[in-house]
Amino acid sequence: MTTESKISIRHVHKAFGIQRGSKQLKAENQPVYALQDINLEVRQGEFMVIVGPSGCGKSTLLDLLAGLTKPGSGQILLDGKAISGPNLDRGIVFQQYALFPWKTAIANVEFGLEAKGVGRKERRETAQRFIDLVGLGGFEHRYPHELSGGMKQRIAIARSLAYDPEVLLMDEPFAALDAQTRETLQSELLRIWEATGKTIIFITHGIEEAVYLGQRVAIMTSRPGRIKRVIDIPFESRRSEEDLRSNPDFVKLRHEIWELLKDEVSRAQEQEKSKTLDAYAEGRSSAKGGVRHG
Ligand SMILES: Nc1ncnc2c1ncn2[C@@H]1O[C@H](COP(=O)(O)OP(=O)(O)OP(=O)(O)O)[C@@H](O)[C@H]1O
Repeated sequence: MTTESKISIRHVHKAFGIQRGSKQLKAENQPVYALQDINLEVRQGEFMVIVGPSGCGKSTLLDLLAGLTKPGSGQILLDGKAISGPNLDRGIVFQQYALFPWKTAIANVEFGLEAKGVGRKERRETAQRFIDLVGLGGFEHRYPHELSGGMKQRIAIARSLAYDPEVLLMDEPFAALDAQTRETLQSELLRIWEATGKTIIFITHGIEEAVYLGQRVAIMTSRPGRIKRVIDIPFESRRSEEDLRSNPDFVKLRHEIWELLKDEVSRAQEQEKSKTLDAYAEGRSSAKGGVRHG
């Protein structure tokens, strides 16, 4: 099993030192145990979704996979080799589009290719191919401010795919989009995944999004985040004409995941309450702990 794994997460723990901005509460000056003994094997070409309540460590896990931070203990292997830092073998798509506002769509997509040392002509051709793949042919010379949120996220996906990463890491990429755009991009992402065969690790709060996209869904506990259960989503094709979301099996799986998550969400909300003073002090929203049910 392990030899087939594209990514192996083995006994990963991660704690943070003193939490930022926490002056008032003594308890807040303790280390934050974000992840505890995370174990997960992701197969080559698999679409793996990770779902969990706010603050359970999903982004922390993604940062570790990206090589932006290191585990306190444990190992993360890509093709059997320990991840030692960020690398173009992993593409990342964040919730915020992170496009360069002064570059056109195509120049944004070309950016990673430049870093890889690809020549100008090939860069342009490859960028155009990926802009076409994400359905934005004709918009390549627009600037980010001339594009909708959904279009910007398509460009961000094209940019990540253009330098041909082994793995695509996606941290709530559609969370900032309206419901209709989100659904469109979900089915577009499945089409792109089928066309490219990439291994995808996708983080979300949304149970419906998780069931719709994932071949497997890993459910995390509240902090310290652990993998509570990994559920198989056995739909052959998610892009059939039939509305998968109203399929009784879909509804059943959504319910099953909610049953596993609801206690974790309550616990996360309790944890959030104890952080409320800090949240106000920093002017952040306190509406956390939630999982999008629909
Ligand atoms: N650099 C840091 N220093 C201190 N604590 C941190 C740091 N980064 C994250 N944390 C804490 O670690 C825990 C996990 O955070 P993380 O952002 O990974 O959760 P999450 O599941 O992605 O949350 P959300 O769904 O709200 O984005 C939280 O309690 C958070 O406050």
